[in-house]
Amino acid sequence: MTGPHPATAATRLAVRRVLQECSPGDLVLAAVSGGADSLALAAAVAFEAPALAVRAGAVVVDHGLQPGSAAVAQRAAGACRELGLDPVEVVAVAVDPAGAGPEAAARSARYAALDRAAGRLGAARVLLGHTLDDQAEQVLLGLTRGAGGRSLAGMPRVRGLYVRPLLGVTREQTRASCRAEALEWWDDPMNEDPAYTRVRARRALVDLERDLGPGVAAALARTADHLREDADLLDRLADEAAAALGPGPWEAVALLDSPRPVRTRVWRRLAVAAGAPGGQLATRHTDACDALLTRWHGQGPVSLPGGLRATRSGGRVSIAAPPPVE
Ligand SMILES: Nc1ncnc2c1ncn2[C@@H]1O[C@H](COP(=O)(O)OP(=O)(O)OP(=O)(O)O)[C@@H](O)[C@H]1O
Repeated sequence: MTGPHPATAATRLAVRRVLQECSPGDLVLAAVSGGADSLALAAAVAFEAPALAVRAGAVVVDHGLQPGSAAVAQRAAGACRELGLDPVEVVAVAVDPAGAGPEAAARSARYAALDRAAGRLGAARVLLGHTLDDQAEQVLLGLTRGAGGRSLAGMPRVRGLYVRPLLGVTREQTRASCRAEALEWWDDPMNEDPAYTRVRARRALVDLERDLGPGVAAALARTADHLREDADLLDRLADEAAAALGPGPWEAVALLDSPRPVRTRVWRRLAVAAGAPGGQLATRHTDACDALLTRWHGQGPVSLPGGLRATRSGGRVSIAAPPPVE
């Protein structure tokens, strides 16, 4: 008897490692879009869960962004049911494209829907199908933003309920696994639309692999693993330093006690605690705040997102909204 296709074996092994961390009777949900990655994930979950007495289901989110999206969602759900997953739910969401853009709006609607489904069904884990290639693209985008170590640390394997078992499995492998298991996946046309930064990063990575040699994607994904440990340590030190500072204003010398990689993170924490939206705080903001300590020459306040200002007065710095104009 022959064993499974090597790509299927790799996918199943990656999933087994996650399921082994669950207790018998736990419910694990695969988040399935119908694409090759999440379908291969669903198949591996369906295969591995029974031996570990873990219950396995799936949630398909219908973003309603394209004509026919409901049919795509139903087809993905049908495939999950055929694999033996139970429960399988399709959840329709309303995506508000105003503001952060359609990609970000779809993502936040999706995670909100997955959160609700997990709560309603009492799931212990929600598994996402991000692959090594997704991780490499994330790192490449982080590099092009020049936003520092945390942005190069990529996606974490575990965050709260969410687990990404396939970060060590390539997109080529998930496709090979689907083909070997005769699973028909759906290719999202948005994944080919160069209007999206993510799609352009994917193409750039193909060029890099061709020009610099194979293994670039794997190296970028490895970079994320290394840097995540470093970033986690610095974040922990910054949490401690910010907690020790207490409420502002703060003595400049107290902030200068921390080395710069910790200090810029402390600035971020102080700004967020004062009400700055974290997603809008960029390196240039924290750098400008830090200059109030390291290159102090009487400069004016630093404008921060959320209508805040970081100010130095004498030996002390503070972050607050400017006083209303009379
Ligand atoms: N419509 C959907 N329904 C359920 N799960 C989905 C859906 N779309 C994506 N997912 C989950 O998210 C994973 C990543 O999908 P994709 O790469 O398309 O999203 P992304 O927007 O890049 O990811 P992220 O949400 O982390 O930013 C999929 O493998 C799947 O597990």
